[in-house]
Amino acid sequence: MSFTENLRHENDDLFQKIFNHSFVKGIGNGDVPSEAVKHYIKADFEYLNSFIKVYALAIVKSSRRSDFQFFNEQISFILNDETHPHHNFCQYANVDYKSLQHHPLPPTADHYIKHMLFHAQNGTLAEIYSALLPCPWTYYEIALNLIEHFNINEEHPFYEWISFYDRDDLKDLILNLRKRLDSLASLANENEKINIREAFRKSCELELKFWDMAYTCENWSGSSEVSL
Ligand SMILES: Cc1ncc(CO)c(N)n1
Repeated sequence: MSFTENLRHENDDLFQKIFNHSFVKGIGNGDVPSEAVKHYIKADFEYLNSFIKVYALAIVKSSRRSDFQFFNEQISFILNDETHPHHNFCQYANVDYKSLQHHPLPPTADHYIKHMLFHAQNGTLAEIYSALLPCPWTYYEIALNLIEHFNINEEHPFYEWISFYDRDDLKDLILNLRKRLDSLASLANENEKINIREAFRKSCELELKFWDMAYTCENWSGSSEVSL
């Protein structure tokens, strides 16, 4: 089993919990409370902004043009393409996308971006790959899972969202990230391997909690005026 196959295997409990989460199943059923959808987009818009910064920090830790190219493409993907699933959610919740941008992050999303930025700033390139890999990997598998268990056709309210994440270039991205991580992990010492596995597991855990945060409209207990 490759290093990343093993990561997927040892975190299968969290992947299954994600597939069974009420928000995710609600996407399959075409029925999620609008407030939860809005809460999700507010947090995810800012989450993806931080994801861009993680890629930027990965560029700082890289030295090959091919790596610069790779991260640059991923940044463009977030900026230009990953707005589509948000637009689908906005249409469903009947809300203007702009009104959901630049909101302070709820605690779980705040935790998640700080976890990724921590590894991006303090960790090796392998640690960065493993902290960010659950993001595309869980979404790709969510889409596969929904297609397998629900009747998804063009009339489905989340058809655009599901087909966006069920795409070959996302599968290629995951394979590419895995190949890079497998090769770096083969050179890592035991200590670094522990950090890599921990970064991956925490990101899976925070992916699960992110759905929960949106579903329960999680917020800070105190003032909501905390700025970004
Ligand atoms: C929290 C989160 N994880 C993964 C993705 C997929 O890119 C996303 N948009 N948001």
